[in-house]
Amino acid sequence: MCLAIQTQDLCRRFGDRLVVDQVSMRVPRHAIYGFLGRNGAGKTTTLRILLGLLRADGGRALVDGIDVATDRLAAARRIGALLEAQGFYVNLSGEANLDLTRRLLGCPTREVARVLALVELDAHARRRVGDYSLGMRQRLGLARALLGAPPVLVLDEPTNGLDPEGMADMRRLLRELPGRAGVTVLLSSHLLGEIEQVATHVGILSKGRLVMEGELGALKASLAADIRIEADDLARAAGVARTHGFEVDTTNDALVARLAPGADPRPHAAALNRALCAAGVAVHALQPGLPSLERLYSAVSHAPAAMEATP
Ligand SMILES: Nc1ncnc2c1ncn2[C@@H]1O[C@H](COP(=O)(O)OP(=O)(O)OP(=O)(O)O)[C@@H](O)[C@H]1O
Repeated sequence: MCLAIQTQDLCRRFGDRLVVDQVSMRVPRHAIYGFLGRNGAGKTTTLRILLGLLRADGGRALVDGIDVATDRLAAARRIGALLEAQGFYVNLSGEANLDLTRRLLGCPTREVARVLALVELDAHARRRVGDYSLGMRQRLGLARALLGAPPVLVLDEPTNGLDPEGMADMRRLLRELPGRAGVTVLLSSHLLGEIEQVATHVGILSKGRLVMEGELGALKASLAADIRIEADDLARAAGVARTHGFEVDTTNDALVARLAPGADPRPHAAALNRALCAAGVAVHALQPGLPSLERLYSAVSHAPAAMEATP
């Protein structure tokens, strides 16, 4: 199967620092792939290599099956990007701004209307970009990335700085893009909650290395749920939980009962609650914790980032 994006042992140095270290990523077609990592983990560098803006020092990067190093222009035609700097002419309309890029790309005139409709800006096409909200500008950036119908989109922090409503709009648009525009989306972000709501797949970079990758649902299913208990006497509560076959950890203010991967925490929480109450423990709170992207992320990215590890 031809992947939308594939890298093999991709490496990039800055001076003697290896900031992308043998990264082999696989982004299936029509995925929304959340690309995660701490500041300095190497995400932007990887994206810039994929976009043909930076040369790799080793390995390969393929976009829609095309090698970025050996066929840069053909690869560039298959990938659209929304990066941090938008660079719109604020005195021109959204439509006029898009038309400038359309001409550079040599696309037909109707492309502008197509992408404006995809990001739901058609009603505001003739307004000055200077009068757009930040959310509308981000959507215009997304429209520009969609010009020429590239099969792959790379978006760097697309919800950065947006208000909750703008974030919700962008999330919805992103979720719908693979179905409506037939694209694959590579989404770089620090916001785990945002990624969790839109991504079908994730890849996590730590110190330049890809430390986890896969389908988000399957990765989360591999994690165990737990139950967090607050009670008047944690030592006694721990004893009761152990007697009932739970493995427990105690923190300063709570007890955490660990469950086997795949176990539904709800019946276990009910059983534990009954046992604690029967033993006379006063339970103040009992909270089942479901596997989350945040827990996946913290399981693999505790190590300090490359930048911080280098003197
Ligand atoms: N042009 C450059 N010259 C030297 N070092 C660079 C250059 N670009 C990036 N770096 C360094 O490479 C490392 C990885 O940077 P990169 O921007 O790829 O990380 P990132 O994961 O995108 O971080 P952030 O989330 O903060 O954008 C950092 O230590 C950064 O300082």
